[in-house]
Amino acid sequence: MTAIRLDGVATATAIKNELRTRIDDLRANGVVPGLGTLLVGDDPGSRSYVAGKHRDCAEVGIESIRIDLPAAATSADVRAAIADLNSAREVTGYIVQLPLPPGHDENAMLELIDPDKDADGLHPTNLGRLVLGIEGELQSPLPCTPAGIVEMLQRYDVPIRGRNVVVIGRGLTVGRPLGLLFTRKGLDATVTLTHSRTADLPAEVRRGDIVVAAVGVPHLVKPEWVKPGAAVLDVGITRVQDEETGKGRLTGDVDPAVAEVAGHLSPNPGGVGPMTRAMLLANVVKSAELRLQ
Ligand SMILES: Nc1nc(=O)c2c([nH]1)NC[C@@H]1CN(c3ccc(C(=O)N[C@@H](CCC(=O)O)C(=O)O)cc3)C=[N+]21
Repeated sequence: MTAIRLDGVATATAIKNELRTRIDDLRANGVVPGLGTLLVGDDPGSRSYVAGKHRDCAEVGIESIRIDLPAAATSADVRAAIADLNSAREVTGYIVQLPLPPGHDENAMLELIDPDKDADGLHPTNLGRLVLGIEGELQSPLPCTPAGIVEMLQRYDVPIRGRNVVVIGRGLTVGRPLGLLFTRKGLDATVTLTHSRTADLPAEVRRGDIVVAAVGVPHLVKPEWVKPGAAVLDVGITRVQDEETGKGRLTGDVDPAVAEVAGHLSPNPGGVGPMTRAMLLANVVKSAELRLQ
């Protein structure tokens, strides 16, 4: 058996096409959506993610505003840049690229973001609304990776209600909010949120109808761990040096041999990454639409 590929590139392209119409409508009504990014330091991975976000914006007709601070920027510099993004009229939503260089208090910085401009859904108010809104329609932005994972499963008609979802990793941007999202009314999954202290990870994963691996441990999830037919989403990514060529390579959290056991598999790269970017655009469009109301 070979798993059906959950194609994040194709799905993100479809979403971007849908967004274009909504962006044209916004512009026709005098609202120009604009995404701001704040990047601190010169980590090559972060630089390339941010560059990708600006390319995506250009593709769909969202303006983008970029603030790059040097690695030596102080926390006062970061706070000042956040204040500028909060007040900039042309910025309808923005993100602070994580991780910040060592020495900055990330949570303190996230709290300074205007919740109405929080394109990542990582401000405590918006995370709180995700908790409070467990039973109703959410008007607040969802964190982009969890939203992208659910959107991809839905577009491929993978059943979620009543299914066992095993999430590996409890980080702020993926695992923690994903557990909250999957257990909301309407999605109604049963979630097991695992982490580095989980006693028997293979046994937990084996119960999963849907498995989301978001830890950044190369090829952690083995085919013997996976329930036959399960949907497996590979989210974590690690840059590794290829021993033969010496070149940098991206490696996901899922052993490629899982494709022989799983029913659906999202590759990495080419799976959840592009969906994350598409959902960021969707958050910007949604918040701009709310301004019209
Ligand atoms: N405030 C904040 N919000 C984020 O959403 C956020 C962040 N910080 N920090 C880092 C993580 C990581 N992340 C990715 C987004 C897209 C791809 C992506 O599109 N990846 C391509 C490959 C890209 C490549 O070749 O490097 C793919 O999976 O096919 C990957 C990772 C967003 N993050």
